[in-house]
Amino acid sequence: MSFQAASLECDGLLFAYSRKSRPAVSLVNSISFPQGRTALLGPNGAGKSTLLSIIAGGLTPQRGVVRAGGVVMHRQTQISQVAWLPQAPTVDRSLTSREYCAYQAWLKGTPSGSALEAADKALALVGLSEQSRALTHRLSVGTRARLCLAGTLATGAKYLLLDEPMAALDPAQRRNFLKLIRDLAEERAIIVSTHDVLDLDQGFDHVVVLRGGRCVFGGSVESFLAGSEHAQRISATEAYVRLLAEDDA
Ligand SMILES: Nc1ncnc2c1ncn2[C@@H]1O[C@H](COP(=O)(O)OP(=O)(O)OP(=O)(O)O)[C@@H](O)[C@H]1O
Repeated sequence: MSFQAASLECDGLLFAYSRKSRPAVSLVNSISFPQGRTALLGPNGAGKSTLLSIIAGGLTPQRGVVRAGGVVMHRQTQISQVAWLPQAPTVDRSLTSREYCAYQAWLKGTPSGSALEAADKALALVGLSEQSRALTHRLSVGTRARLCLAGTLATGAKYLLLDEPMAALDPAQRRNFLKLIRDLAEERAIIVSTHDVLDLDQGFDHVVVLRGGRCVFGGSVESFLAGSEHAQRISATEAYVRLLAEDDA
């Protein structure tokens, strides 16, 4: 089997938060996140954030492995190569936007001499150069969401895991975000956890759907939108609702 340089595979992962609880992630087979943009879908509690945290090395699974380009990743490699933007990131109130991004880059091993340069580039990518000296706590919720994205980009990581990054963005910023990840995806695997299926067609290449910790779909957007009963494509919302209904049956 050949692997793309920037692809991730999750093989047989099992993770439960405690001995008595039901596993939050329980993958029988392998899930692939090829190079490009993958939308990670699933109802509340499906295990999306838990899976992202395992891939980023934040949680250690009781079983299974994460591979990058076909090679098993160890925790240190995950921590250094995977940039994870959690749903509610902590942002130090006393830092400026530039300092926050430089700090994120430094945490991933960028030397302090280059970290400010990486921060400036990342802030420019998300359109926040003018806010570079603003204290983070003065930013609006949506602007802070863009700042957090910039912090993730400043790391230069090849694997980007973004947990509901569009939730606080206005429509114009949402469009900018989708354009930005399209450009970045040329040499990266980007996984975006989202509840919004409307952008699937334009914004993503692949789809993975989790439910109850299991993977109920993994494939191209094209195959996700191909209606099984009708010859024509169906809407993303319809495809999603049908998939969950079929899984219920
Ligand atoms: N820190 C935790 N301790 C115990 N159980 C947890 C913890 N975090 C999540 N869980 C449980 O693990 C399961 C998966 O949760 P997770 O947050 O990964 O789902 P999700 O798909 O990201 O949900 P949402 O769309 O609501 O963000 C749920 O049953 C949840 O209650």
